[in-house]
Amino acid sequence: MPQERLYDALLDALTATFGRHPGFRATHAKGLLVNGTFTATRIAGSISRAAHLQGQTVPVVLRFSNFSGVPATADGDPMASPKGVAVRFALPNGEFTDIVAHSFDGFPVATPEDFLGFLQGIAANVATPPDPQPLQTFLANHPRAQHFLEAPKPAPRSYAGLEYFGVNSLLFINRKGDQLIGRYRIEPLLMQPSLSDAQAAAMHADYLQEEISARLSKGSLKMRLVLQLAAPGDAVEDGSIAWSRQNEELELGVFSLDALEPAETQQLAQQRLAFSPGRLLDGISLSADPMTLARDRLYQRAVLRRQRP
Ligand code: HEM
Repeated sequence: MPQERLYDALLDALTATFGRHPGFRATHAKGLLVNGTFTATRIAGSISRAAHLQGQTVPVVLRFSNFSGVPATADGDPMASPKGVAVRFALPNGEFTDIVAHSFDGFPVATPEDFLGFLQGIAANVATPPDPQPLQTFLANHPRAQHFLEAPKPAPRSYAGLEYFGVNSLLFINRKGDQLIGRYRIEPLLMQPSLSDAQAAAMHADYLQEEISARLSKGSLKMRLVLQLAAPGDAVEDGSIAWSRQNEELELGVFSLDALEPAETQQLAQQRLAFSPGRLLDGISLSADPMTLARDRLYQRAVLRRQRP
C-alpha cells in the first residue's frame, strides 16, 4: 500500500473507533499544557551535539494527555490509559524539537502496517453490530499486541507521578561523530503508587488536570529525562519489545514544570501545537525503527484533519 494511503487508513481506523471530534486529536484527545524549562546534564552534551542538550536552560511546553480519542473520556476510565506526554523544546535560534512518549514500555506492534491491522480489528470490534473476528485473528498472530491489551495500565495519582516511554529508538551523535542508540524515558523524581481500579472509577472526570493545577499553584514540579541505551542484541528496530531495565541509562536533564498554560489560551494552544517524535535536531536522528518516520508523516496528516471544521 502506498504510504499516504496507509496513513489515511490509520486515521480512518482511529476515527471509526473513537468518532470524529473536530479540533481534537484523533487519539490523546484530552490534554493539558504546562509551560516550563529544561536543563541538560553534562553527560547529555557528551553523547549528542543537539542544541538543547548542551546545558543552557531552554523553554519547554509539555502536553499531558489521555489515550482515548474521545475528549470527554474521564481521566480514571480504562480507555484514558496509557497516558501521554509530548514535549516541545524551544531553542534560542527559533528552532524546536519534540519528544512524544506514553506511559507503557512498548507498543502493540513494530510497524505502521501492523498497527493498521490492529486498529481495524479494534474498529470492527466496537462497530454496530460488532465483529470480534478480525481482532481475534490479529491477536492470535501478534502476541505482543495481546500483551499490550491485557497488561495492567493503572490510573496514576498525577500526570507527573508516572513514567513515560519514548518507545521508538533514536540515534544520538556527538561532536566527535560517536553514535549511541537509545530510547527516551520521562519520569518523576519520585514514583507515586497508582490508583486501584475502584479508586480510579470513583475519581472526578478531570482529577488529573485538577491535581496538576493544584500542585503548580504551590510551586514548580520536576521530572527527569533519561536515555535508556540499547544493549548488544536489543531490537532497536522494534518498539513493541521493551528493553531490560538493567540496560545502561543516562540522565539527560531535568524538566521544571512551572505553570499551566492560561485558561484563556489553553484549548487554542493545544489545537495549534503539532508535536512529532520525528522533529529532530542535528545530533539526534532516526534509527532503524521505522515508526518514527511514519509517525512524523502521519501526525502531520492528522493535524490537517483535526483542523478541518
Ligand atoms: C503507527 C503508530 C501510531 C499511530 C497511527 C499514532 C497515531 C496518533 C495520532 C493520529 C495522534 C494525534 C496527532 C495530532 O493530531 O497531533 C497521536 C498522538 C499521540 N501519540 Fe501516537 N500513534 C502511533 C504511535 C505512537 C507511539 C509508539 C506512541 C508512544 C510512544 C504514541 C503516543 C502518542 C501521544 C502521547 C500522542 C499525543 C501527542 C500530543 O500531545 O500532541 N503514538 N498518535
